[in-house]
This record gives sequence, structure tokens and C-alpha cells, in this order.
Amino acid sequence: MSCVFVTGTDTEVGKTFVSCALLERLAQGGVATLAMKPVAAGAVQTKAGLRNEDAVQLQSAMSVPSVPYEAVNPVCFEAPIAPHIAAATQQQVLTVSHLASAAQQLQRSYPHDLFLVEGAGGWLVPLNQQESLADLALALNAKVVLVVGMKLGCLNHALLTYAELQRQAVEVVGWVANQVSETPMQHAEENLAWLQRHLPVPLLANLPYLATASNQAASTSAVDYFPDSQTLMSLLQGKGVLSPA
Ligand SMILES: Nc1ncnc2c1ncn2[C@@H]1O[C@H](COP(=O)(O)OP(=O)(O)OP(=O)(O)O)[C@@H](O)[C@H]1O
Ligand SMILES: C[C@H](N)[C@H](N)CCCCCC(=O)O
Ligand SMILES: [Mg+2]
Repeated sequence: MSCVFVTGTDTEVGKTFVSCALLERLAQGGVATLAMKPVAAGAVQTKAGLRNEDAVQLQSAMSVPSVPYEAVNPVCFEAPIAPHIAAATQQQVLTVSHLASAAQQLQRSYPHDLFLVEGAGGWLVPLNQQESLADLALALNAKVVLVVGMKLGCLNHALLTYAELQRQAVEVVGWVANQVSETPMQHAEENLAWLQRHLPVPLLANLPYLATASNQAASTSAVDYFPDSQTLMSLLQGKGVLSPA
């Protein structure tokens, strides 16, 4: 069973946006997808309890039906802050062992072809004083998709993230260039070309800024920028070929 961990160069770079597009593209080809947001910081109180928008979107984009919210997002904090700090304000301590067990339980409970896990913020966001979300991805033996928010500063952020992924011997199956602002970054093409030369993994998609009425509609329109479902599944399983630079 394939496990893909979606990380990014920062918070708010489009990890959820890309995750939903990946899930929808795979579903078009009949791939059974299951998704999880293990830790969310930034949620609203509802009658059903705390709800994080990322987890709600993943829950509706995955193809396996009727997965309860608490299984998709077992740990949720209201404050949009670093997760280990949010946990401390609630006298809680996050651990890889607890989150990995929840992920394994979810995978055992629902037959699927691909399990997608969205991080929070970037690759090294802490869970506690010793462990980070990277340790969770390693515990899940996940392959990684790196989302690069195309804005000034992204070259450094992308290279640092990729260097750390390599140092930890993580298999990076691809990256996505995502235009995060309505006003494109200056010299976007040169930045893209530079990243293509320095990230030696397939570019899964080069996404423009897609302004639509809702996040869900926008990520649905992002689907067409990805390879077809079968090709995408192969790429996510690490069977892809390098995109031409
Ligand atoms: N290509 C795009 N076109 C239009 N809107 C986008 C695009 N990419 C991202 N967005 C929007 O930008 C915002 C941030 O994206 P998103 O929530 O996916 O970031 P994230 O990396 O998942 O953040 P977090 O670290 O909080 O999980 C969202 O409102 C999303 O819909
Ligand atoms: C609130 C935000 N959108 C995410 N849920 C959490 C981002 C944590 C970033 C921590 C950091 O790297 O400083
Ligand atoms: Mg997100």
C-alpha cells in the first residue's frame, strides 16, 4: 500500500489545495484514496466539535466514503499556531507514536490503494521537544510530495527542504510549483526553470493561481494540470521518470 506525505516549503503554500487535486485526479481513474490530517492547528468550534478546514476538504476529496472526521483528523486545536505550542496550551504533548498509531488504525479500517497524509506547515515543524512531523512521515515509511509556493524566497526554502529530505534518505516522488498569489511572482519562469534544474524529481504540476468562488472549486480546476490518474499513481509510487529540465 502506498503512503504519500504532502509537505511544503512553508505554511499556506497550497498543501491542502494540491492534496485535494491529487485525490480528485486519482479518483477519476478509480484509485481508492484515503487521506489524513494527523494534526491540525486552526479550527472552528461547531456543534459536532472542532473542525479544521483542511481535514474537512480532505474528507470530501478522498474517494473512500464515510470516514469519520475524528479518524481523518485525530488531533485538532483551535488556535492557528505551531502545533506543539497549541498542544502545550491544552496541557497535551503530541507524539509520533500516538499519531502513527492513529494513521495505522485508519489504514487498517478502510481498504484503499493510496493513503495521503498532509503535514502542517513545513517539513520540520515540531511535534514536541524531540520529534517533528518529519519523524511521523519517516515512521509511516511515506514517500513525499513537496509543494513549493512560488513566491520570492521559495528558491532557498525549496532547496533547504529538499536537502533535508535527502539527508534523511526520504524518497521524494515529485514536487508541485504552485502560484499562491493572484499577482504572479516576478520572473516566475526563471524561478521555475531554476527549481527544475535543482530538484531532480518529477514536476507533477505547474499550477497557476486559480481564482474561483470556493477552495473546493479551485482545487477541482487544478486537477487538469496533473498527469492522468494512472500516470500520477505510478509517479506517486516512485515509478516515475524525471521531467525534462
Ligand atoms: N493555485 C492556487 N490558486 C488559487 N488559490 C490557491 C492556490 N493554491 C492555494 N490556494 C489558496 O491559498 C490558501 C492556502 O492554501 P492551502 O490551505 O492549501 O495551504 P497549506 O499549505 O495547506 O497551509 P497549512 O500549512 O495551513 O496546511 C487556500 O485558501 C487555498 O485555497
Ligand atoms: C496555522 C497554520 N496554518 C498551520 N496549521 C500550522 C503552521 C505551523 C508552522 C510552525 C512554524 O514553522 O513556525
Ligand atoms: Mg493545509
